[in-house]
Amino acid sequence: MADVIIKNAYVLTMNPDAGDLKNGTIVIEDGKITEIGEKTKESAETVIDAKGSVVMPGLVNTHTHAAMTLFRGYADDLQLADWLENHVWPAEAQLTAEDVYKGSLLACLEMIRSGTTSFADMYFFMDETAKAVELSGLRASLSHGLIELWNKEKGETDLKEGKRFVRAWQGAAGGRIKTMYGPHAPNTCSEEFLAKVKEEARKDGAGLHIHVLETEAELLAMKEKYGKCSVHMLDDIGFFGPDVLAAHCVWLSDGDIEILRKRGVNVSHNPVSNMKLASGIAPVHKMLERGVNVSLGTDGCASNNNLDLFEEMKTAALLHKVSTCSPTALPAHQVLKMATVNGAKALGTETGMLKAGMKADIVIVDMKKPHLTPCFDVTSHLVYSAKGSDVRTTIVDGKILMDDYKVLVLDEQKVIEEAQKAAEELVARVNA
Ligand SMILES: O=c1[nH]cnc2c1ncn2[C@@H]1O[C@H](CO)[C@@H](O)[C@H]1O
Ligand SMILES: [Zn+2]
Repeated sequence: MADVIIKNAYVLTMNPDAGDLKNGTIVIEDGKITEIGEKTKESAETVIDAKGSVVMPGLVNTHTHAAMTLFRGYADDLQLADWLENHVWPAEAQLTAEDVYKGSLLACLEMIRSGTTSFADMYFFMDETAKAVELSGLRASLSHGLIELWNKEKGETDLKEGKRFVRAWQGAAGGRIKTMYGPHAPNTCSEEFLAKVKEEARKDGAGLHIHVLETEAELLAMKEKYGKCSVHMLDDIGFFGPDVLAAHCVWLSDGDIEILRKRGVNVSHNPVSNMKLASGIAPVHKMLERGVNVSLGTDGCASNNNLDLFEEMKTAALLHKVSTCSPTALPAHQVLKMATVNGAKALGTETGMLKAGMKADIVIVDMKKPHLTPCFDVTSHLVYSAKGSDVRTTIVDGKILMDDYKVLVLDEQKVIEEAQKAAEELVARVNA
């Protein structure tokens, strides 16, 4: 007997060999998809009738800072350097482990509600984020943020904590948690430090998550300091490889794109954050054209201000149409692939596609909505019309986290109230 069967669904597989099923059935057992087709002879304890809904792979958020939900709307409409140095960092200095736990739980709740099944995170007090992931049932690649700021001692302390975290949580929560090293950025960490972090990651078989060329200010500072940009500097110290997740990648030259392609670096495109902080427009169409693996991320809630990947997909599609003056740039299917298949590849998870043998990270989108009627093309609707709040069921590793809009794994009201209280007290401490 299987665990879960989903029937009567429009199944968007994202599997190029299979295509979509107009009236499909998915069988889930032991956390995996065991069958996918028109019908099944199997029976299961839980049968979900998905009539009027679309069943699709869970979305993958490849760059966020989950606990920054506590800073949602805290400091808007500022330059990145001013925002980070004069607002975000002073506030983060007041963060406690408990705050990060509460903020991370809020983020997990928001992700479950909006169809995100896995995410990559870089922050502090990461044990707390890991605990929140463990409890909420999501899948995540977590890293402790290493911000050396040319202070050797700080670098060493950060790296030690990063290593402890990598080793403590690698493969935890039944394999749902992976750990990475999180050197913050090439303009906040020295060349020597970045090389050292790479070496440690290699020893531990862990990946690396880093911000790269988010702003023009970073590009100019790097040219001034090293006579080359961040991508060339990182390449010269042997930092790059398929184990690297590079967030933003806005200020890239054609040569930089070639390096990223050659090294198999995974890029996380964060259009809403880049637009909100006016960081610039990443050359996404060029990267995709040349075969770079580009995925999607929301960034933290202080620069977005939510974790809704449906909104991110629409923004990505629109941004690159207007920036290239070409309405054919980033068509809906390509954007959906960025948020699923490419994201899963970036995090090295066996998800992002509905296919027998893959992990069962699945979301069900309710299509019986005014803004989703009529429906000529499901992919178009998911990118241009749907919202995270149209997700009615979220499944990770075969476990149902939200069933028909009811979150089963968390006490929703409690999570919201505690995060609200933690955020208020935190801001009071910052202003004291
Ligand atoms: O867009 C961004 N650019 C640079 N840093 C950021 C961004 N969003 C959040 N952080 C910062 O990265 C650190 C995580 O280790 C945190 O300090 C967080 O505030
Ligand atoms: Zn970030």
